[in-house]
Amino acid sequence: MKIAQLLTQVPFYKITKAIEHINVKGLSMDSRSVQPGDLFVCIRGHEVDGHVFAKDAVSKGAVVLVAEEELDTEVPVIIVNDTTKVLAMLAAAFYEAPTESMQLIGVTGTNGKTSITYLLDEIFRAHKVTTGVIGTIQMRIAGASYPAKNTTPDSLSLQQTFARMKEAGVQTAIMEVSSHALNQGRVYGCDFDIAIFTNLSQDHLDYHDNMDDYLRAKSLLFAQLGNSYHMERSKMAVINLDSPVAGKLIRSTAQPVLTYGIKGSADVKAENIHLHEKGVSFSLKTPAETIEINSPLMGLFSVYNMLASASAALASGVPLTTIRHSFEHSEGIRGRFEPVLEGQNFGVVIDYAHTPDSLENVLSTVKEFCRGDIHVVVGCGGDRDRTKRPLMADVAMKYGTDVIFTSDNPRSEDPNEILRDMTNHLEGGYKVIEDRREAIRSALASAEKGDVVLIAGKGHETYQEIDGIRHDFDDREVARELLKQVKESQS
Ligand SMILES: CC(=O)N[C@H]1[C@@H](OP(=O)(O)OP(=O)(O)OC[C@H]2O[C@@H](n3ccc(=O)[nH]c3=O)[C@H](O)[C@@H]2O)O[C@H](CO)[C@@H](O)[C@@H]1O[C@H](C)C(=O)N[C@@H](C)C(=O)N[C@H](CCC(=O)O)C(=O)O
Ligand SMILES: Nc1ncnc2c1ncn2[C@@H]1O[C@H](COP(=O)(O)OP(=O)(O)OP(=O)(O)O)[C@@H](O)[C@H]1O
Ligand SMILES: N[C@H](CCC[C@H](N)C(=O)O)C(=O)O
Ligand SMILES: [Mg+2]
Repeated sequence: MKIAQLLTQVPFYKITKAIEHINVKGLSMDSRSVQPGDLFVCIRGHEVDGHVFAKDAVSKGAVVLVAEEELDTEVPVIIVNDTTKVLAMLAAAFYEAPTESMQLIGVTGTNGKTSITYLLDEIFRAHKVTTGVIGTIQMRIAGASYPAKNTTPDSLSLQQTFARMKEAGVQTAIMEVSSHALNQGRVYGCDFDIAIFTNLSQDHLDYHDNMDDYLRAKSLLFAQLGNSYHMERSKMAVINLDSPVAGKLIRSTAQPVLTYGIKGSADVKAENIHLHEKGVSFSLKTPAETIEINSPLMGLFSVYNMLASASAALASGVPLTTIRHSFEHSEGIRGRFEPVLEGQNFGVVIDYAHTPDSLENVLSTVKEFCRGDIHVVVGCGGDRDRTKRPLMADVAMKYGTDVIFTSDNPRSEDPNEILRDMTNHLEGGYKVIEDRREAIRSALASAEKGDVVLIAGKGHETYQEIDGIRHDFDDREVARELLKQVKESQS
């Protein structure tokens, strides 16, 4: 692509040498993967400053650089004041603004993002729409799955993914938008049609200075909504009115707002909620009509996820009967309140709860139906928010009759240090078993008829990350395997 065509998207810049003749073959933000003919963008990262790799990028064939400072190099440098935002603009331009030719729904909030994207995917597919999904578990393009490195990819991979979606005929793309992504401008350059807010509770205080800073990052999605030249489709912010920060988010967007909730006077409401052992039922009330929902999804938090999904689907013109059909036939979400059934006489549930609030939601749901003891296996991730560790331990102790603290991706940290952070303030009444397999074995071995074993924190994950190495580990497989062993030893 001609450089002049790319630069039409960049408002202010200074050029060190003539560039008109340059034809850009590709974009890169990582010197390790530069190809001849690439434009290389220097990003100041969390770990390193990409400007130091400029020479390396040029030696691999980069023909032009985008930087925030003058660089000693033979190729032209385009100097801008924010390379991160410029990378996102260039990426959107290079891939011909793919999000402008599809509907784009972004979901943000501490918990529920993956769940809502999956519910929306089921609804839109039932409505015969070709979908794309980007998020924690994987990327899906028109039915085919691809691995995901981050919940929200960097702006370059993201625009490339949208281009692939466009080519595959995707009509609606549904994506999770993490606070890290918003803070790092990964979604700058995306033309969102609908932005959904789930909830805000403590997480990621290793990255954000405090909860206000975390909220500010989340609010960027709503501030960005409608910030594109392409305004053919109407925009909508979908906001959980029961969240204490709803007002702040409503004020952060200039677009129309559709609220959902249970407690207040939301536009889309759930009434007559009945939580039971096999799912939930409730009346879904919209400004136009009311419909009865019976879903196999468990817990009050699932009602919130269904309300958010229903609101976004309604705003997209999907009939309420299609929405109901999807909720009633939902396949559930991998690693989210997922039962493991091997013929045992107690319940085993795998769940991705890795924040105090999500653990509270899941355990309160278990408590509602469990007639026996509650066994909890849980740990906290290394190199992540340390202040949530004692809070998660408190929640486990509040509900569990048999609590086993264990490892969950210690990463570069000493697993025992993490376990000490979780338990230092506790007086006793729990077990610490660092090896996660042994922790699960202990819980399953002591479970009796009518009990429930909750294995929390890793959900769909298929690894245990220790010292930068990902070892195969899948809570669901381990639980299945150990349940078979328990059964064999009993027969
Ligand atoms: C802390 C954090 O968010 N880091 C993200 C960030 O990387 P970074 O700022 O550390 O990058 P860096 O290593 O300093 O490198 C800076 C620049 O130099 C370049 N470089 C680097 C080395 C080299 O040899 N050559 C080179 O050119 C890099 O390509 C980059 O452009 O930008 C990268 C590209 O977008 C991300 O992949 C990376 O996510 C890391 C892997 C990560 O673990 N992030 C987590 C915390 C995260 O983002 N999580 C959220 C979900 C959280 C949730 O909702 O629960 C997510 O969206 O996944
Ligand atoms: N609406 C909700 N409110 C509170 N907790 C929820 C909600 N939905 C799901 N959860 C809990 O949070 C866990 C994570 O859910 P989900 O994966 O949908 O969230 P997420 O926002 O995508 O998380 P991540 O930030 O890790 O991507 C679930 O396993 C469940 O325990
Ligand atoms: N997206 C989250 C996932 C946490 C999952 C948990 N298993 C952990 O490793 O802490 C994060 O990267 O913080
Ligand atoms: Mg997610």
